[in-house]
Amino acid sequence: MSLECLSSAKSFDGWHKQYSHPSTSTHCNMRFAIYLPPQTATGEKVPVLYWLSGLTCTDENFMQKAGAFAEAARLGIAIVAPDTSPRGEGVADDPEGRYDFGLGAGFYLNATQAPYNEHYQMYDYIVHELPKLVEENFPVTSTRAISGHSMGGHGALMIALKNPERYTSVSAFSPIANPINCPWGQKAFTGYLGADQSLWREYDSSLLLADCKPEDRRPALVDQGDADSFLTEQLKPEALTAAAKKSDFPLTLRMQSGYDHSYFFISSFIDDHLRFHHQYLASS
Ligand SMILES: N[C@@H](CCC(=O)N[C@@H](CS)C(=O)NCC(=O)O)C(=O)O
Repeated sequence: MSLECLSSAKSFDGWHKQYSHPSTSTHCNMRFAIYLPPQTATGEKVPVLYWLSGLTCTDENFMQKAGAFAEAARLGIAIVAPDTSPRGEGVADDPEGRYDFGLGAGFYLNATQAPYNEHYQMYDYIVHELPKLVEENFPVTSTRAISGHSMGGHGALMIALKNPERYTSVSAFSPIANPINCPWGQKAFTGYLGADQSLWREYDSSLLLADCKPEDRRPALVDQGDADSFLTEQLKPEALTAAAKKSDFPLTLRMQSGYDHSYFFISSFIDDHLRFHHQYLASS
């Protein structure tokens, strides 16, 4: 597998790097970023936190705005931030060029509907292809945690609930908690998965959480700002609370007073999330 290094910059004694590679899942070149903490300079292998971003983002938003490197460097955690969709010539976009579908809006699922099914295989990319690539090419272990924001919060929760054996812990900021019941999710799932709602249910975190078996439970932390303009119509964290109650899942959901949907919110609590994941990454 050919990895092309696009940039490299020292930060908090570690390194931020961007790479491009041809993907066998999405059939196009994919870009991702990795933060390698200073411990890796001596050959030590460190665990990895995968970060899934929200609508309109690339690998850059989190890396540039979250302010996560100081704590990741202190704790010895690598962070991998993939792109949010396939890109490039021939990759189908939203027919009206809107921000909430197509490019920058892959929803971390495997599309079944033409023309999106050719490239929009983000679930396979994130769950299988990217970790294999990262673990073969960087000084990291196969101990993983996963987190994300908004569309990426949906991705992180959904992927962890479907693959509990692959992640020690999961967290999310402002996740799209019940995509089958909100306009962003309904538009995406109709376009990528078609009208058959039985397939939609396989990608809905609240439904997955409600049915989670005791042995598949993983530590889960969610932060949600109560001044988030998407809260009522799109995010619906109350669906997660109800689902956790149904399956007796130990979910910590914190409503944070006055915070909105932006990276100002994420940067205020990202250290908490890194420390949360570190407890479990370090003991695996
Ligand atoms: N109003 C926004 C909606 C998209 C949005 O809020 N995206 C969030 C994730 S859902 C984000 O992280 N944006 C990029 C950033 O803040 O750096 C737009 O039209 O761009």
